Amino acid sequence: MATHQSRIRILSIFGTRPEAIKMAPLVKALAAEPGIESLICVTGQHQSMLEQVLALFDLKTDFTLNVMTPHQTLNSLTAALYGAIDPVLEQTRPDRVLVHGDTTSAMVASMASFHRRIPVGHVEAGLRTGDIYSPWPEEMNRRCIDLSADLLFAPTAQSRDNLLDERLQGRCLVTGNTVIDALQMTARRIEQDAQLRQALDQQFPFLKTGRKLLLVTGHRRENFGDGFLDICKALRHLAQRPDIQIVYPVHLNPSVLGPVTEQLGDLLNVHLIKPLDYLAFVRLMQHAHVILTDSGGVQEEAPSLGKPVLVMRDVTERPEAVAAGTVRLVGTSPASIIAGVDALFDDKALWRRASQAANPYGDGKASQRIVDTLMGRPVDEFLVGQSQFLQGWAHPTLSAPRQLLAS
Ligand SMILES: CC(=O)N[C@H]1[C@@H](OP(=O)(O)OP(=O)(O)OC[C@H]2O[C@@H](n3ccc(=O)[nH]c3=O)[C@H](O)[C@@H]2O)O[C@H](CO)[C@@H](O)[C@@H]1O
Repeated sequence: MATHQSRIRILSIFGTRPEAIKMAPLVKALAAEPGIESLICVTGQHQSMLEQVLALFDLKTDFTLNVMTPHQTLNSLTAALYGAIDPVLEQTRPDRVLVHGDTTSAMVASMASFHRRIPVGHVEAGLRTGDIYSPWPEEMNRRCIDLSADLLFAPTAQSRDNLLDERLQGRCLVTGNTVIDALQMTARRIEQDAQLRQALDQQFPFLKTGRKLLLVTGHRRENFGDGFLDICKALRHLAQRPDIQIVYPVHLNPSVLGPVTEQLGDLLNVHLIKPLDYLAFVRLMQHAHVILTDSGGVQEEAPSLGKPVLVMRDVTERPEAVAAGTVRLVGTSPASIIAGVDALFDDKALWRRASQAANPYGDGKASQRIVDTLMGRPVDEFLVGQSQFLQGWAHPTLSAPRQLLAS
């Protein structure tokens, strides 16, 4: 492999909040490695949410591309990304490009690198639902990236098996998911700093003691339209429970923000708030009794915090936590969401079982495994038995000062 001043030049390209969270610990590990020159290019696919993550992990970008325009189609975004990423490849001539997951930014970065014969490493390789329209367009993006990459960093044995079944050319390694590295770094920071904990809790003055928190996130394209109306119907019904309080950080996409505000804006114990920065969101997950979500990352994080998760999708590319019993798929039908939440709120034994499984997604060492692979060092792959259950970081009761809690 060509080197620059005998160091390997690695260009990491990403564009959205979840990619930034999952790439942050890896980029930090790359920067700490003397044999690597690490460069960062952000595409700006979710610029405002991305900046919070970059600041939190103290990351400086080398290139910021502003590719987003109002009412952009996926095709015009794709074209803009090719046009913006190629000059960065020309200028930096990296020895390797790293991309993460399944966004359009990651797909274009991998194909643009492939066209220039620059090797690509795919972090979080091998996730599959088996349906190219769900999630859309992410499932197709994942497949394109895995085809073009020569290093496939699979988070779990299941994702490695998906890759092996497809007989891809790239070399495959089970690393665990870097999101667990990010979560552990963040949870440790919260745990070690009482002042920070207090400041974070002050962001939730509306939380009441004596009511259990149902934390909701939902933003997937497949759920736009009727899906969101059904989700809102279920939440309206659940809000009638006297023991519940619902907090929903609402994604800024108008297809989500519009219906959710219209359907739920008038309910006293449903708190619609802006998307939170990662520190605050981790703190809110710690307070949650149950998490209801259509997010990928939240499904992976919650088991480490001992939180049962109900997933508002019919399929998931993350079957490991379903098998472990922490995650249950409930789709978007109101009846099924309501039944899932009611069961976890009413049945203590069920809640205990769902909150105590070991996290199958990682042990906090994924980034180091990836760096060691890039440096040609031997690596012990991730086994589920190595995962660490962060029971000590779960906070079942609220610790916000009483005067801050709404009566
Ligand atoms: C179903 C699916 O295709 N998901 C993809 C999507 O992520 P995913 O569905 O996880 O995207 P989300 O926007 O839900 O982001 C989740 C992340 O954001 C954090 N969070 C959430 C709410 C909030 O207010 N503040 C906050 O910081 C969560 O803790 C989590 O770490 O893009 C990722 C990055 O390529 C891929 O890995 C996932 O496969």
